[in-house]
This record gives sequence, C-alpha cells and structure tokens, in this order.
Amino acid sequence: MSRLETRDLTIRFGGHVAVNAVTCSFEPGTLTAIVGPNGAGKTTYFNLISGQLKASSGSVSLGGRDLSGMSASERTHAGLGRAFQLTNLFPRLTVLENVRLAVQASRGGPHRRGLNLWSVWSDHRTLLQHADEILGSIALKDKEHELVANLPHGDQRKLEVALLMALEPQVFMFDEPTAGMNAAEAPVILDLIRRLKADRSKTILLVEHKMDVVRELADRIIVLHNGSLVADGEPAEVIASPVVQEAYLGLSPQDASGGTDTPPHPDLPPSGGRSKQP
Ligand SMILES: Nc1ncnc2c1ncn2[C@@H]1O[C@H](COP(=O)(O)OP(=O)(O)OP(=O)(O)O)[C@@H](O)[C@H]1O
Repeated sequence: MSRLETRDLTIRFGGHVAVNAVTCSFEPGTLTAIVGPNGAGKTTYFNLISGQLKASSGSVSLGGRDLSGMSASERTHAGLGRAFQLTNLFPRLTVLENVRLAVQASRGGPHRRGLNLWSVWSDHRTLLQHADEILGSIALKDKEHELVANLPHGDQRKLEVALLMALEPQVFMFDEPTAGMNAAEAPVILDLIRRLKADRSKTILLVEHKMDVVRELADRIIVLHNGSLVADGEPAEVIASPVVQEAYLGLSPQDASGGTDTPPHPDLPPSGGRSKQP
C-alpha cells in the first residue's frame, strides 16, 4: 500500500512562508479534507505535492519513493492524480475522444507491443469500452459526441474528473471539485468521490470550503493556518474544537452543526471561477 507523505514541506514567496514545515502522511483508504481560512496555504500545499510548485525545502514521497525532484508530469506517472480546473481538456475534441486519450495515456498504446493489426483493433475496442464506462459513471454518456468547447461549465468540470479517473492514479487530489457547479451538477461529482472512497486502495485528498461536504465525506480533517498544520484528527473532533471553529474556520458553533460554507476571502470574487494555478 502506498502512503503519501510530506516532510517539513515548506515554500517561501519572498519573505512570506506560504507552507511552513508541514509533515503529514496520508494512508490509502482514507479521504482527508484539508481546510482552513482563505490564504491558509491549502492550494499551495496541493501544488507542492503535485509538483506545480517546487518546495523551498522538505520532501514529498509516495510509497517510500521520493518524488521531490520530479516534475508534475513525472509525479502523475508515479501515481499522483490531480483534477485541474479545465486545463487538461482538449476543447476541440469530443467528450469521448478526451476520455479515450486519457485512458490511452495511462495504459500505453499498441506501439508498446509492436504493430499487430489484431492487437491494435482489440486495444482500440478495450479503450473505447473503458472510456464508455467512465462516461457512464459521470453521467456524460449522452454527450459523448459533443465538442468539449460546447459543453456547459459543469459538464466540463465533470469531464475533468472523468479524465482523472481514466488515469487510475493511487492518489486523487481534488481542489474544490464542485466550485462553480449548479445544484444539479454537484451531486454527480460528490457521488463519484463517494464511490472512489469505497475503493479502499485509493488515497483521496480534498480541499473544500463547504463544511457540509467535508462533514459527509471526510474520514479525517487537517487544518492549515498561515501555512502551518494546526489540527489533525477525526472530523467530529476537529470541527467541534472551539479553537478551530473560531480562529481557523471562522465558524460560529451554529455553523458547525448546520452545513455552512466558510466565509469568502475579501480578496476573492463573490462566487466560483477562481483560477488555482500557480
Ligand atoms: N505564486 C505565488 N506567489 C506569491 N504568493 C503566493 C503564490 N501562491 C500563493 N501565494 C500566497 O500564499 C498564501 C497561501 O495561498 P493559497 O492559495 O495556498 O491559500 P488557500 O488556503 O488555498 O486559500 P483559498 O482558500 O482562498 O483558496 C497566500 O497568502 C497567497 O497570497
């Protein structure tokens, strides 16, 4: 089983320490929610794990293998899968073509085994079948022949998750997976995450502001504040902790029992559509 670990993971932007010596390990079969106020360092921590940002110091390892010197794409090959907000899609291809390419990328094409017409045909059929299954699970089967560029935003976000599933990573990283989705779209993504959770071999990390989602999905919560890990434990225990509610989540005790989002950061636009890329 492959444990994901960060040790003393740190990044400085000039004089600002955005992630400060975070040591934490994540076990397969566990969904860990990473929460904290706006600007706490959650996305930066994700970027350091997935390799979008290079750490100032510290390390990231998966199954004992040090990933610290690897690029983001090398980490993807090593088993880290991160859903990006629409940056991985090919807008001029159809939905099915996008998923088929992702399945193909994860399994390798016929060139791996030399050119043999039967194997090319059989590979093609298997790829399509698998792509079809994935599209079914994400409720996009009826749109498989549509160009991605023509899909509504919510469907594009679902497709992002489909591509991530096609890669079959050991670690799934979701950064606000339902941001910008409407009430009908969000449950499809949440249901998928629930199903991924049922596969006890997968490690899932979720950055999420919606506390009702965290409460329902998380096996464990870690809290970042000013780049440091300030709480780590069972959801009920962490959420109930007064110091976390008041100082770190900005919640009143009433919010903590009622499924309210954490308050938006004054620097952020009022709703969805934030770019999380470094
Ligand atoms: N590329 C960068 N250059 C300089 N500062 C950065 C950079 N990326 C992040 N920061 C700073 O690091 C801190 C942590 O930002 P980060 O986006 O990780 O917080 P967050 O917890 O994900 O916030 P939110 O909940 O608003 O998404 C912030 O002060 C942010 O301004």
